[in-house]
Amino acid sequence: MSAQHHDILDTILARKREEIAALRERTTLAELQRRAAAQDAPRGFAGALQAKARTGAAVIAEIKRASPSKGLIRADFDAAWLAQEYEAGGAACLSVLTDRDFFQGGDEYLIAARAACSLPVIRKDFIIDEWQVVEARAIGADCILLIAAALSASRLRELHHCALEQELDVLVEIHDGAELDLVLSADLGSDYLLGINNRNLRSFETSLDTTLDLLARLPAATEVVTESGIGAPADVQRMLSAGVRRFLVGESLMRQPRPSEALRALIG
Ligand SMILES: O=C(O)c1ccccc1NCC(=O)[C@H](O)[C@H](O)COP(=O)(O)O
Repeated sequence: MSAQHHDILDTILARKREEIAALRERTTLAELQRRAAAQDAPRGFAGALQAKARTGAAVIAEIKRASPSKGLIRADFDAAWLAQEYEAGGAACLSVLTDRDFFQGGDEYLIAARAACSLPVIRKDFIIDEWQVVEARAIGADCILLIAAALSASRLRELHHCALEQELDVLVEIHDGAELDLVLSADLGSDYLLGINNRNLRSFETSLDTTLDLLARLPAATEVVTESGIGAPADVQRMLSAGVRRFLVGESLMRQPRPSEALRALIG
């Protein structure tokens, strides 16, 4: 295990604190709230997933140019075109990385992707502050990611509350049982999706057993999304057999010349 891997989340969060300080310098919360209120109504992220999950695999297809674990994933990168490919391939929702420094993402990709299709979009970033939540709605996001490993239970509860105030859906992400305990202790009610990320943030290895091992511990009726490391139809089948019907898939689609065909082949 390298020190770089061990510290990736801490490194990203340190950078986020700088970005938040810069955001507070260049605008006001009132201005962000004004921009958020001027957006179209959210498209209903959890509802779109639920509708697809009734009949099979519901996929959140991710627009991710690069990542800390893999470096550059796709050189030929057009967020609007990718969004249309994913919609044509049967995606339920989109995920767009807006982090610049570690994923080569950006707000402009979320804006372009959402404008190019009719799918709901999650802002995939490292959210630790209310200003980022309001900013997510201000750029048109329909859902935000809250990563349990980056938050205390009380911060998670506050940010979840702020997201609901902005009419955003929330995907709360865990990697292990301790993070599940934190989420359950935050007492969020039932108004959130629970993402189980199969990527170990220290080794960067993915194992679908991470999702399968945690299933037995989840409260009844939890809407689970399995995230990371899904690349083959057999992976999807394995999850469906265990009752997991929601998927977040990035790299395996991003590497294909025609992501629409790759997505259709993945979900059958
Ligand atoms: O992808 C990474 O290398 C990564 C590193 C550190 C924190 C988060 C990271 N990824 C974010 C994700 O959760 C994935 O982009 C998402 O689940 C899709 O995974 P995949 O299908 O394996 O690209």
